[in-house]
Amino acid sequence: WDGEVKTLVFFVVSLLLIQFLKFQWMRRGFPPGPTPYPFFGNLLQMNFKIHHEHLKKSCTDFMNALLAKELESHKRKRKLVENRDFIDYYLDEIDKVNANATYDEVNLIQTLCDLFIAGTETTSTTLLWALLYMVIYPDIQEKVQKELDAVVGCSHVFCYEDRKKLPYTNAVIHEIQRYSNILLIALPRLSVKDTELLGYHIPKNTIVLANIDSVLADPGKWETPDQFNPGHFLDQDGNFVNREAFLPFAIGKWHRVCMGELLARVELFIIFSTLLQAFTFTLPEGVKEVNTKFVFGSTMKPLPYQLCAIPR
Ligand code: HEM
Repeated sequence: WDGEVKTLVFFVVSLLLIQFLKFQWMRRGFPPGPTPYPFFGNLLQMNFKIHHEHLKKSCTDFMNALLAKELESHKRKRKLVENRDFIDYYLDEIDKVNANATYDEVNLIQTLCDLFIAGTETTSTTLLWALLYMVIYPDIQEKVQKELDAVVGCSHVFCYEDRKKLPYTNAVIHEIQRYSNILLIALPRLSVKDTELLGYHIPKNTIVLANIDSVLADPGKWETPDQFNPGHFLDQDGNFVNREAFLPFAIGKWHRVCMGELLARVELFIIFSTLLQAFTFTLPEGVKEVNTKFVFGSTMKPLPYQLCAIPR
């Protein structure tokens, strides 16, 4: 009970604080929109041990209530000639009369929850690994910084196109994703008909789990699968090369793949490059060892760690 009450108090205080800050910052250009959503997406990041079903349920209820409010506000402000975002397009689908369609408001709210969780937890976990690897491999960090300084300079504002001019940085980001392997197994899928896969018979209605880990760490596909080696994505001349076995976003080109792959790639590139352009990351004084074991969960996160961000 003690732990739960503390978590709940923290949760409520955080929301109040966010709301307060939002009002304070509104006039100073704080982006419009529902501020607490990124917070929700990152709930799972917060090292809370939310074991108890009813606490989990109260988080879900809270999130659903907030999204329901957003939905009502969308319905009020909706202009039928001009869709503003996903919710408006989804409302259009609900309005279409189609007896077989599964579009309804309950589904819409669940989809929004999925998007916030799938879209925040994954990229933030990858970035946690990214910074951890940079403190463990300072020579790699330095090489990225040298490339950034030489190619774009220290005051450049990054865009995704820049990756083409930054092969080493791009290779390091790919290797971070390969090596951190944050989703060992893809989402469960169900075969819709009897099928054959690599000679195996898969009957209709079988739940299939694709083992991403087996591909990202396959000794037959990677020169040094157990080492953090950006060379996996570079040719002899230092050009970036994509690898067939780089499949952190889904195994194969199935109908169901990661919907946010491009968004994730853009975010990872821009955030990682911007951070390394501005800071050098080191271990705090006196810390000699780093634990790289992962904590098993919805994504495989590193254990909590501390580092110093030194402005360059
Ligand atoms: C480093 C970042 C990310 C990784 C490694 C990742 C990985 C994955 C994987 C492995 C799947 C399962 C694919 C399958 O079963 O075939 C998936 C599904 C999904 N991802 Fe991501 N993802 C990332 C970022 C994002 C972002 C930013 C979004 C944005 C909204 C997102 C939205 C989704 C959604 C909605 C699905 C379910 C798609 C479906 O069921 O059809 N992901 N992701």
